[in-house]
Amino acid sequence: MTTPRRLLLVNGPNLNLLGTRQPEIYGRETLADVERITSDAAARFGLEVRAIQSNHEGVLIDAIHAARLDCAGIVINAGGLTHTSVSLRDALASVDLPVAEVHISNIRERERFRHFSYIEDVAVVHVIGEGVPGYARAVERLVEVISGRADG
Ligand SMILES: O=C(O)[C@@H]1C=C(O)[C@@H](O)[C@H](O)C1
Repeated sequence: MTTPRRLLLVNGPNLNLLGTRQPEIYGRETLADVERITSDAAARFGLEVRAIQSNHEGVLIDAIHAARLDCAGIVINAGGLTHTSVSLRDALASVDLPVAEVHISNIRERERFRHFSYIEDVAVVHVIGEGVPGYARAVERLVEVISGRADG
């Protein structure tokens, strides 16, 4: 079976406000910039990106479930759900896909409640605190993982 030539990009709650939301923390790039940067990085490896952003946990979970049918991996910034959602973590663990966890800010240097990630142990790539360019870094590292799996 050939590996699908597609990644799922998931952005969680409040990331639709990128560009105006606390620019001192998240920068001035918009969600559209994030999706373009991610798509451009994936295209360098012949991959397309299906991008979803939602403020609703169940919508994100449904997209993750669907990705098991036609995606090779998942790049996710779960926003605040990173720190709260067992259900989102379980969805990622339920699909046999490599996951790259992205956070624009350095969550480990922010409020204590942001230091814990429910996603950390189900992701194989972690890009934290590298700003919006971190999404491209996550694609590059996830492709290495996907290639390794494909090579067996
Ligand atoms: O840095 C980020 O991209 C993450 C984005 C959010 O929306 C926060 O809730 C997280 O705590 C951090």
